[in-house]
Amino acid sequence: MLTIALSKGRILNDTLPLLAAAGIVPTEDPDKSRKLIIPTSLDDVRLLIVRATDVPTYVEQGAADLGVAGKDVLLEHSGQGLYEPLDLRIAKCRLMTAGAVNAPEPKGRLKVATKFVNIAKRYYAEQGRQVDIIKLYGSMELAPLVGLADKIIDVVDTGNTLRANGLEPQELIAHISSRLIVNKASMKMQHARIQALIDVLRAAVEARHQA
Ligand SMILES: Nc1ncnc2c1ncn2[C@@H]1O[C@H](COP(=O)(O)OP(=O)(O)OP(=O)(O)O)[C@@H](O)[C@H]1O
Ligand SMILES: O=P(O)(O)OC[C@H]1O[C@H](OP(=O)(O)OP(=O)(O)O)[C@H](O)[C@@H]1O
Repeated sequence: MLTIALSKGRILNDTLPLLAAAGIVPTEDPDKSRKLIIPTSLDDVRLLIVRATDVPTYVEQGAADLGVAGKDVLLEHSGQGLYEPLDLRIAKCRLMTAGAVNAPEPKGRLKVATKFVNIAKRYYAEQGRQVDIIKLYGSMELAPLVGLADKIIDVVDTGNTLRANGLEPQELIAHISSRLIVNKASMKMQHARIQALIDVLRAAVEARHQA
């Protein structure tokens, strides 16, 4: 059995057409179903529906053989037990710092609100800057508006969410897209099966970008 961990929303929506190219089609619509284990058209492939931030954990621990996770989530997870063989080139965005439009640089220590605490620590450590990092779980854009933080670190696509809240994107930390990830032991034990799947997915990604 091959188990693939996916999160609902944009990753699921963008991954399903790629899986279809490999003949893998869920037997029920994961967006409508309340089930968290979804069988597929292939008897030996099933999908696990998990939170986006939990995908690397399921795959690293071997609860899933494969998964699809944003590079932001992978940078934050910073585990050792994963292969990352394929950039699926979906869910593209940028990981950025952002702050209020025209806000002066704060005089004391910078306060940065984010759900990406590890990324934030590394980013500012590389710059030799001492900052206070405030962990949030969502609605990061609110933090600079109410004085909780000077800046945020979040993913940005169109910039609409920042603009709607009087914020502007500032420094680029990383270009982000979603990656296929594979459990290291699964890659050894089921090498031919998983490599064949990677090859079909790679061809589907290429075909999508040439269309
Ligand atoms: N606006 C966006 N445009 C394009 N890609 C995005 C955007 N926002 C997030 N992403 C990418 O898609 C991935 C999944 O995002 P999604 O919004 O489905 O989950 P989430 O809400 O970030 O995670 P969780 O549900 O665990 O809090 C992110 O990890 C990121 O790589
Ligand atoms: O630059 P933009 O195009 O506005 O995209 C950026 C927004 O997209 C994501 O939120 P999402 O829409 O996924 O909602 P979420 O908070 O449920 O993740 C992210 O958390 C930003 O808030």
